[in-house]
Amino acid sequence: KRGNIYLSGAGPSAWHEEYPVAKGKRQSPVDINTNKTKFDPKLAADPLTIRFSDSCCQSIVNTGISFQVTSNGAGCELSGGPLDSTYQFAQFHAHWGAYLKTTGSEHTVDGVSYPAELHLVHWNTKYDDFKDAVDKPDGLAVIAVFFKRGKEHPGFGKIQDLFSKIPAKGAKVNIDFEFNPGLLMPPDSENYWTYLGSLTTPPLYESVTWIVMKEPLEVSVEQIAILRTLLWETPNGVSQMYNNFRPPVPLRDRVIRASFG
Ligand SMILES: NS(=O)(=O)c1c(F)cccc1F
Ligand SMILES: [Zn+2]
Repeated sequence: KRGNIYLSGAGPSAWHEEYPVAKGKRQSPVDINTNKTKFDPKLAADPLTIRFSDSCCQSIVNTGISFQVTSNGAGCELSGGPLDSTYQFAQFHAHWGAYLKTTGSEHTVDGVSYPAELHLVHWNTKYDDFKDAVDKPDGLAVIAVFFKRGKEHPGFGKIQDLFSKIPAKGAKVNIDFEFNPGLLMPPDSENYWTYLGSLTTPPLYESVTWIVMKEPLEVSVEQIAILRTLLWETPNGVSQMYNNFRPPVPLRDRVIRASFG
């Protein structure tokens, strides 16, 4: 029971007991109320530069709360838009819901959830490495991409084909084929929302500049279901992994900026 942060005790609503920052001023995820976002022409004037390479994904691991494709970041950098520095790609993972449920994403848009949400995690190269950056106010930049049900996404399918090789927490396999995470960007990645927030799992460090893509990525209903074939530990033993998302928390004194009008 202890091991699973979503299922032990009261789950996310109890995280503040061990991590008081859970009730902090710049927590994530949040609901994106599109009536209250503010277009910032500076974001449009200095477009986000997202660079990925074919050789940047080394391995995939079952972290016990998601899958994680890990990178050495070679040739994979993020800059521009809201960022004052160059950030290097470190890993991507996802969060998703349960069968026949509409929840699953962490961020919501006008109160609406998507079935899943992908996070591409980058760290600020002004720091020595990810570990040094992870708890600094400008330490991380995470690109969030919503998944919606639609046509199959063969690229993501190649990553999902590896899930059967990482059945338990800590299991890890090398990725011996080329996979460019740029495949996971929506067709239009110009339009995004950005705000200052946090990690969405403990330790919930308030270190993330969030860049939430407005356009979702289409994956098939079967691919959403395959996410749940990953396994994790629960109070009743090992079972399928799902509902590994933190629901939105109060925006407090923040404005979410939009790169589009
Ligand atoms: N989910 S998230 O993207 O905010 C995230 C990270 F980027 C890194 C570590 C923990 C974590 F929760
Ligand atoms: Zn995440």
